[in-house]
Amino acid sequence: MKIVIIGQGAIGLLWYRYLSLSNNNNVQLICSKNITRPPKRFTFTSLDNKSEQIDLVTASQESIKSADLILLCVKAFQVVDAIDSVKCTINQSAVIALCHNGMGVAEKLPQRIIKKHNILSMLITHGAKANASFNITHTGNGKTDIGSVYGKLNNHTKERILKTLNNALPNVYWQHSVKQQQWEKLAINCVINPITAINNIKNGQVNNIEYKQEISETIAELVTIAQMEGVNLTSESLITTVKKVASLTAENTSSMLSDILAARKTEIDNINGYIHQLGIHHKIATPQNTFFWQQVNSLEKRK
Ligand SMILES: NC(=O)C1=CN([C@@H]2O[C@H](COP(=O)(O)OP(=O)(O)OC[C@H]3O[C@@H](n4cnc5c(N)ncnc54)[C@H](OP(=O)(O)O)[C@@H]3O)[C@@H](O)[C@H]2O)C=CC1
Ligand SMILES: CC(C)(CO)C(=O)C(=O)O
Repeated sequence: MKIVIIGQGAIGLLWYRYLSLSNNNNVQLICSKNITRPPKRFTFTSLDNKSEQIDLVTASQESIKSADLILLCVKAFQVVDAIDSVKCTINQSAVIALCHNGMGVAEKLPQRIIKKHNILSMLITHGAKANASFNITHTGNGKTDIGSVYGKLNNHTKERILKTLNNALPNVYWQHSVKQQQWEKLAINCVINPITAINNIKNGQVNNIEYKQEISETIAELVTIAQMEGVNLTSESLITTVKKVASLTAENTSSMLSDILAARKTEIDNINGYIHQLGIHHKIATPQNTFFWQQVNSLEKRK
């Protein structure tokens, strides 16, 4: 399969490494404009702490034209620009997969993309960390849920993509209602990310009693908004899921806290900000999510 990965961050290089292991795949990378001379190799450290050098091939605009799968591994707020930076005409049959946290992105893609291509959402729970530029570590084993958000994929293409991804980095599951999964992942990020970023704590500390009220209010608001969007969730099971993820990733620094500490833009607009915006749209107050959104925004601006 001809695969173009967009984004030289932790997740982009994680997929690059595993997908390029198979001779059946031709994998190429598009880096951000900040990378003027991409290296010929990058360093990859596996879960069992073995480091290796992986050959890296960067994609020309020409090769994008013939890609079967374009995998966008950029932050939520970078997706639209990343697609816009592809100036050539993408092959009509190319499938575009969006691998990011947060929501409200696919609907902002240009119409020329939405109308022509099958768009997939890819929700990944693997952990990957960039130690330096083009040097990443696979830090946590996880899974990937994938499903259609625009277009109707034929079964052959769906099976081909699923098999290719599963052979590379299992376990990958096709989700017929990926929207449900997106909301569940959103709930996890709406709680763990702002609480860790605002309080400068590790994920595990989110389960401390002092955050109990904030967690239940965040989730209750999210469940109400999800319902307005046609997604049925229950607060109790979401709170259980959030607590489980916080325990399983107890020693992790969340991506939002890492971004704040490194003075980078966070994905807050696509996480609690997404709930806040939908609250305005549906005329429903979302005070806890709005508060988190504002707090993290002001932390970003302080840097
Ligand atoms: N890392 C993890 O463990 C997990 C991450 N995720 C999610 O996956 C997504 C990607 O995460 P991650 O890889 O960690 O993020 P990073 O910020 O490490 O990587 C994003 C990369 O994309 C590059 N980029 C930005 N714009 C473009 C563009 N127009 N063309 C090409 N490349 C571009 C960035 O370059 P530059 O820095 O120069 O802008 C950066 O190298 C995020 O939404 C994250 O929340 C989800 C689960 C786990
Ligand atoms: C699940 C969690 C909270 C793990 O750290 C995450 O997705 C993030 O940090 O963005």
